[in-house]
Amino acid sequence: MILAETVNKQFDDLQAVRNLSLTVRKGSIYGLLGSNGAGKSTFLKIVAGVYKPDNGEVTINGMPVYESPDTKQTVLFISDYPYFFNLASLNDMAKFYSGVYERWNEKRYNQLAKHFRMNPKKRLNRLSKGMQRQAAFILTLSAMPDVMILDEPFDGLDPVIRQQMKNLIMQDVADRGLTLIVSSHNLREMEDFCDYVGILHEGSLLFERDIDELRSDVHKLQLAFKSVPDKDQFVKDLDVIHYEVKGSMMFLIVRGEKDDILSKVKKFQPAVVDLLPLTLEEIFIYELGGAGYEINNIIVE
Ligand SMILES: Nc1ncnc2c1ncn2[C@@H]1O[C@H](COP(=O)(O)OP(=O)(O)OP(=O)(O)O)[C@@H](O)[C@H]1O
Repeated sequence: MILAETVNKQFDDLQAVRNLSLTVRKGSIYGLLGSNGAGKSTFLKIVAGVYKPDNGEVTINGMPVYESPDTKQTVLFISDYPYFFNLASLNDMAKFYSGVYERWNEKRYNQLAKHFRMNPKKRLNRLSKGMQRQAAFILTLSAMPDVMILDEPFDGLDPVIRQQMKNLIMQDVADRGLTLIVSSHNLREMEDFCDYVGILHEGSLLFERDIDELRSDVHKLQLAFKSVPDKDQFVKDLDVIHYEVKGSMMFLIVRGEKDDILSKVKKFQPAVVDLLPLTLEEIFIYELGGAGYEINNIIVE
């Protein structure tokens, strides 16, 4: 489990991370979303023990991370610019990792290097950006971590490799209880991958939700009426986020339990009732739109 408690980090007069508290449960994937400069990388570096917070604390499985070699044995970080030793090949880096990480799995390393068709003898800094990122994933997954901290990890990977990496990670989450915190500025990218999402804005956590709860809690309704009922009467017992009428059709976004919503709606005898799923993107727009926050840039890219 990752526990961050009122973490702050300032660079000169810029407060990059502001009173940030969050919990990532063991065996879950937490997506940290936010526009450029929101503070994601800074926060992840604090979680990974690269930066010391000015105040507040981060613990992983109850242990501090900063200057704690024991914790770092099982906590691996892939930064937005993966780092390799100068002139090193994948095999050179694997040799280094195998000496540092006690749980290094040589069999897994060989399988992954082969699967992703990496030339393990080629200098890593001569590989493309996407291939360097694949190399970072292969090394990290072969170190058999309990916790992975990933900063925009899928940037530069083609769609096939991207899905394969996600599947490999999700397999470790299911099989070994791997815990992840992942940053992205792309909500769509995180939708099918994360259990929780949090939106970071100017260093603070604006919004944090369990994705399944979010999905089961907000519904889109399309209703057709012979005669559209009075709005006040209709919405009185519903938690309506969005209401729109076009001719005999009514479009609604409603928060609440599905069967309860349907039974209340049916009292008005609609001719047609359609309850449709919402994308995460729609939920965020409706949930945060009213609050006036600029979230478009974390959706559109
Ligand atoms: N080492 C540093 N020294 C000074 N300022 C920094 C440093 N690292 C980050 N910052 C500043 O802190 C703020 C947050 O940066 P950070 O890299 O954490 O954002 P981010 O959400 O990861 O952004 P992006 O999506 O663009 O990667 C930015 O204004 C950035 O300029």
